[in-house]
Amino acid sequence: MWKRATATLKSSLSLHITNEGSKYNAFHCHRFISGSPLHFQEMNGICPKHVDSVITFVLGGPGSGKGTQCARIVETFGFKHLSAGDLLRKEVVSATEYGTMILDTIREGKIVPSAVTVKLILREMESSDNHKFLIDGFPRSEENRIAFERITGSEPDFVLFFDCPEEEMVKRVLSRNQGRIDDNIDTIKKRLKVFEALNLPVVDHYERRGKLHRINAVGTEDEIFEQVRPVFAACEQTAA
Ligand SMILES: Nc1ncnc2c1ncn2[C@@H]1O[C@H](COP(=O)(O)OP(=O)(O)OP(=O)(O)O)[C@@H](O)[C@H]1O
Ligand SMILES: O=c1ccn([C@@H]2O[C@H](COP(=O)(O)O)[C@@H](O)[C@H]2O)c(=O)[nH]1
Ligand SMILES: [Mg+2]
Repeated sequence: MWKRATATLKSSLSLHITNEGSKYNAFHCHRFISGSPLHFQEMNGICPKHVDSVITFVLGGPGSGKGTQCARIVETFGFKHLSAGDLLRKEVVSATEYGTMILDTIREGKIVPSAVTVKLILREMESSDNHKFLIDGFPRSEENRIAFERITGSEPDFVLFFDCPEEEMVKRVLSRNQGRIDDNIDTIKKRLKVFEALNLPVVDHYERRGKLHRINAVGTEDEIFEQVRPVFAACEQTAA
């Protein structure tokens, strides 16, 4: 039985939305996602059924292997995998009101406003009966992290960081072949810069909080999973 650290800081919401240098701002976001209203007043906490859920953030640069390892964790430990990038791409494909803004942001390798991404993540969590979540590729910045923690009133139980050299990440992304609009050398360079400037401070934050598990992301998928497995096995035991 898994048990999540109790939610901590419930707070009333006054979200400051920025888009890390993009032309999109709060005005563009304070509207609707997938046809339902996005009222910040409603985003005032994690839904009651998930207060005791396990939340794991999965971080790492583009192509470091987050999605690949998440699939293994799902298979072995029964987590629900929520890839923030996949949720955003779904909005693009569904051509929702945010679709164009998200597409432009992804194409530029920038970061979608926190309010949008957090809302999509929470919606998926709410519609799931699972109580163990892998949130892959989020938070992308300190601003994302603070927004998530403020809105949900909780912190992740632990954080995986796939540590991978740039050359290896570039090689993997360029041979991924999934038709992603951002898998080209120009966008990869931008994503790597954003990763270093905005994502690494999040990694540092969780390291200071004692929540970070650094995984050497070089090696075969099996070798990497053998580093990941004990992290989840230990948590499963602790909670038993
Ligand atoms: N250990 C590995 N060795 C070699 N290739 C790998 C390894 N792990 C994953 N890959 C391949 O690298 C590519 C990127 O992997 P994956 O999609 O899991 O990365 P990611 O971290 O989710 O990337 P992004 O942040 O861009 O979504 C995929 O084609 C995947 O098959
Ligand atoms: O929290 C997030 C996650 C992703 N993005 C944007 O999507 C792309 C692709 O994300 P992947 O995790 O690599 O699938 C990313 O470069 C960002 O532009 C985001 O804005 N916020
Ligand atoms: Mg991925």
